[in-house]
Amino acid sequence: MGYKVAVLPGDGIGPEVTAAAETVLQKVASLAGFTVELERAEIGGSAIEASGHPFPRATEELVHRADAVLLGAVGGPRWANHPVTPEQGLLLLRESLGLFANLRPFEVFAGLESASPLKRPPSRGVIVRELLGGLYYGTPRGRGLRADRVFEAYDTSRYSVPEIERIARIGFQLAEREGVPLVSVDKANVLETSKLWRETVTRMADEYPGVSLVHRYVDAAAAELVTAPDRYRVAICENLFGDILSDLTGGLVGSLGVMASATVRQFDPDLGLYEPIHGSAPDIAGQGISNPLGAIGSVAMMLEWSFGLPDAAVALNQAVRRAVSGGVRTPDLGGQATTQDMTESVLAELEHAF
Ligand SMILES: NC(=O)c1ccc[n+]([C@@H]2O[C@H](COP(=O)([O-])OP(=O)(O)OC[C@H]3O[C@@H](n4cnc5c(N)ncnc54)[C@H](O)[C@@H]3O)[C@@H](O)[C@H]2O)c1
Ligand SMILES: CC(C)[C@H](C(=O)O)[C@@H](O)C(=O)O
Ligand SMILES: [Mg+2]
Repeated sequence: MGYKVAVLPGDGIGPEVTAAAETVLQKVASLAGFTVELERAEIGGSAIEASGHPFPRATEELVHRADAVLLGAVGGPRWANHPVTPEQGLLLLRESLGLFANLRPFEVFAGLESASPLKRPPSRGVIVRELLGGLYYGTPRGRGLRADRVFEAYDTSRYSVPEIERIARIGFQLAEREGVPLVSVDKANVLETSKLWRETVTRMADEYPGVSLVHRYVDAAAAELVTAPDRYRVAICENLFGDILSDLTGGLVGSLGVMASATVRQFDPDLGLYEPIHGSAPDIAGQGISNPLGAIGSVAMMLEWSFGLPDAAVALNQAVRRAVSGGVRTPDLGGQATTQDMTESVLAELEHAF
């Protein structure tokens, strides 16, 4: 078998962590007996530098020819005031691919319990973030002078019933597969979009009699994720809530650097977008000390969700966990290892995992 992967390194630590992930993917391919063709393209600030636009046409064409897309990170202070920002390039990429279910798992790896600020760290869970709706894409949005000559800015949140149904279906199916409750997070005590979200998810629950459905308001969910994270084995939420809560879970497990993600549209193997949840980390970019595990974990999700190779995904995840329990730690986890040290430990463990 052969797979085509579009690699979009982006900005800051993006190129460092994607280089690590590419090496690991090639190694898994050679051990598991498949081939990967990696082709790179620009996105974000680096694309602005090269062509004036954060999501150039050549990048769009490449991602649509690929079986999977691996992205590093975009953004940085240099482009914060550019008329079209690197972050808009990422939103255009997600929209162009039409992938709406962003799975953001969290887990405290054995040996990393002390990295968590919690006395009783969570075992594992997943935030299922809706990725193509809400405030990120709703119109009208803009800024300007009101009739009373006061300057204002505005965004609009919109969710249609089909948009809510398709993300809820992914959540119900995941909860069913795991045999755990589904937690639906909203702000239905205030927001119209959340009221529709809660009504729609509640109506769908009849189709999944084996799944118990729990509703939580997002503010209470933020507290409960800290005090009782194990109640959140599968949680679904709208775009902005998912952005915030998934970084919160990154804090719970000790570092954003280990957090992976996959964005998909269905359960069967299909095109997917794989990106660590962290950003371009301008504070440590270029030092060779970024944690590559978020990007490497995203490759494991690619093996499962785009290539349909769950055994290879398990083997890679095991290699990562063995590398961590062997003691290799980048500075975000309290150690002194470099990106390369950590990557080499995973590569060495991979030899024993197949
Ligand atoms: N998906 C993306 O491309 C993405 C995600 C989030 C933020 N951003 C962008 O990144 C830029 C910086 O944003 P920010 O500073 O708020 O968030 P960030 O995630 O880049 O960094 C937050 C903190 O986490 C640390 N960190 C993040 N990833 C790490 C890793 N792999 N290893 C070690 N430490 C890591 C950073 O050093 C920093 O201290 C902004 O332009 C923002 O818009 C992009
Ligand atoms: C950079 C930004 C557009 C992005 C988001 O908000 O989705 C990031 O924070 C993320 O979590 O992937
Ligand atoms: Mg984010």
